[in-house]
Amino acid sequence: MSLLVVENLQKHFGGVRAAKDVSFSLQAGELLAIIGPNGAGKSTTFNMVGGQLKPDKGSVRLAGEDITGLPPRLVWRKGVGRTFQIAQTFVSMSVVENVQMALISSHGQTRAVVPRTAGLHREAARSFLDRVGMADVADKPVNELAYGDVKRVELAIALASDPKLLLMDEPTAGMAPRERTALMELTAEIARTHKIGVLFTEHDMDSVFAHSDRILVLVRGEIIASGTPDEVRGNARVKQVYLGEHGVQAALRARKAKAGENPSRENQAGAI
Ligand SMILES: Nc1ncnc2c1ncn2[C@@H]1O[C@H](COP(=O)(O)OP(=O)(O)OP(=O)(O)O)[C@@H](O)[C@H]1O
Repeated sequence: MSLLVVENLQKHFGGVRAAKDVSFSLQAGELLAIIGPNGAGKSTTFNMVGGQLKPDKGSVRLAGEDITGLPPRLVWRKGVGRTFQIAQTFVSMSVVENVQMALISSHGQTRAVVPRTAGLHREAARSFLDRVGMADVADKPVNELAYGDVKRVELAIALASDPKLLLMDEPTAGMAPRERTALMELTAEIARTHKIGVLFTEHDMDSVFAHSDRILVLVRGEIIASGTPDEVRGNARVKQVYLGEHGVQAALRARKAKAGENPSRENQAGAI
């Protein structure tokens, strides 16, 4: 059974058709990227899966359960974690406290125990930090970290609720090329090891083509192509309406670098 099954999602904002008949599925452990030009409907689709928006029509099923139109908190409770374009953390708290707070919330304990959080779930929090390579800085305040490390902490926070599905909204936005690669490799490794499905939107084509298993291309609210990175890169319509020659070259470079043919791609800008 697919982890996530989205069928015929539709959303209008007044006269604007933001999503039309959007259907796709996602397996556990798989990374699925949604790409497309500005205004294509990526965020709208994402938000209908995460519960921030109610679809006009269509359905969203997670592990066989209909979660269509549930509010974000309930969608989260059903096993959908989320990271944001701008990392969401408590910057004045320490790294480990951030993950402890996530664990407290995930255990439904928030109100009862906030005054005595210090030791609560501390070991579990450290093990999530270990997973993202951040155990060494557990006691540092988040506001002393480099941005790439804050994104890792945000990933640990999302993982703390034991999600089946992770929604990542432009995970590499604002990051340097080296950090982007590291974050995406880490995400892919965690997804595959822990059988978590990852749905992400992204403008950086290097990240998309190097790290996704499949790609959906949205244009004006409709899926115009879907497939493996190589299938999408070779799709004439995708090249015409979105990638262009520059994007196709960026995609090719990313695939080659991924295959180890050209490990020196690091400073090539792939955003379109
Ligand atoms: N809350 C809203 N109210 C009115 N129109 C909206 C709203 N949200 C999105 N839209 C419109 O719906 C369309 C799809 O927007 P959406 O944000 O989903 O695109 P996107 O692919 O995520 O774009 P971007 O890459 O710029 O983030 C756009 O025309 C946008 O202006």
